[in-house]
Amino acid sequence: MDIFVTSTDLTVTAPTSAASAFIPSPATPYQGDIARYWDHEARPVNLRLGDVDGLYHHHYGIGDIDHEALGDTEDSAYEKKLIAELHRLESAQADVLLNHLGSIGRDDTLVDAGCGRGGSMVMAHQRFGCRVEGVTLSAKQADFANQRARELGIDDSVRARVCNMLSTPFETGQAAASWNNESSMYVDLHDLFAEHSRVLAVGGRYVTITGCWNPRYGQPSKWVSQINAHFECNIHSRREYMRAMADNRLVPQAVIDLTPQTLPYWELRATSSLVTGIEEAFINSYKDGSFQYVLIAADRV
Ligand SMILES: C[S@@+](CC[C@H](N)C(=O)[O-])C[C@H]1O[C@@H](n2cnc3c(N)ncnc32)[C@H](O)[C@@H]1O
Ligand SMILES: CC(C)=CCC/C(C)=C/COP(=O)(O)OP(=O)(O)O
Ligand SMILES: [Mg+2]
Repeated sequence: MDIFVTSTDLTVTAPTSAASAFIPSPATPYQGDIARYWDHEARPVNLRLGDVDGLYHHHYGIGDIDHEALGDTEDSAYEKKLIAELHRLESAQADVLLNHLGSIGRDDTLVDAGCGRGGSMVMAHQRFGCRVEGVTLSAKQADFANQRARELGIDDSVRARVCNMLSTPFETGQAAASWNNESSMYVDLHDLFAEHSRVLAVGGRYVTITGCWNPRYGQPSKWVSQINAHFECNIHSRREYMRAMADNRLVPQAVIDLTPQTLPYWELRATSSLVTGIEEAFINSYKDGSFQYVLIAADRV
């Protein structure tokens, strides 16, 4: 049964999951593909890492490898330690993103655009004690994130919804800060930043950690094209980020090239039993300079 609603530009179908009362139909066929992609995703590299402490991420890691913690490669416990180390680096990435949100109080609301299984949302709530609202196209992910929030007893403050990040139900100026953690390569950046700009309070903070192609290289390299094909995404250039932010009242306060900090994660991951086959493309594109891992923090002015 289809029900047409006027509150968003989406057609709404009868509920098929607990993630929300209604599951909005995707705004475009592409978004339908992405919803299906994440509904069916169950790569061990993500589940096994999340099982370490219950924070489930769909982003990559940064920081130096703790070789002491890893120990001897011949040790029977080595693979378990390697998984814990990769997970530590992924959580360190989310910590760096949260470090750039500015001063957040318990009464504030944060918006996680493209929240995945909710790992960053949980970390944000644990750090700031505030409300965190996430949106994802995937009902499976939203259910997973909400289930984790219930298990942690924080479901009154942390909530994931099935919703298009380009057309959210949040009130204008409602959010003290908002972010995209490796989720901006699925959308048009002008549309994305227009929506963040609407939802953010004036003086609020927007942060993204993303992979972008480097205009200094010229055009997207074959490695970047391989990453796009692997994830069905559309990696933007660094220039596009700057231009789309400037056009939407988002003024960069910090632009940090995290590429050197993410390479150790990839080189370690490439040695693990959990490889997915995309490791070479990340390593080669980071090394040949065609691709960069960046954090951009911007003020909503
Ligand atoms: C690589 S995952 C990142 C998940 C999460 N940010 C994290 O760090 O674990 C990409 C996420 O973007 C979401 N996404 C992609 N396009 C979207 C859209 N138009 N609206 C809402 N979510 C979207 C996907 O559903 C998925 O949850
Ligand atoms: C930096 C770029 C270009 C990211 C693309 C978006 C993406 C798929 C991120 C990681 O998700 P994941 O954690 O599900 O991927 P994997 O299974 O490879 O760990
Ligand atoms: Mg992963």
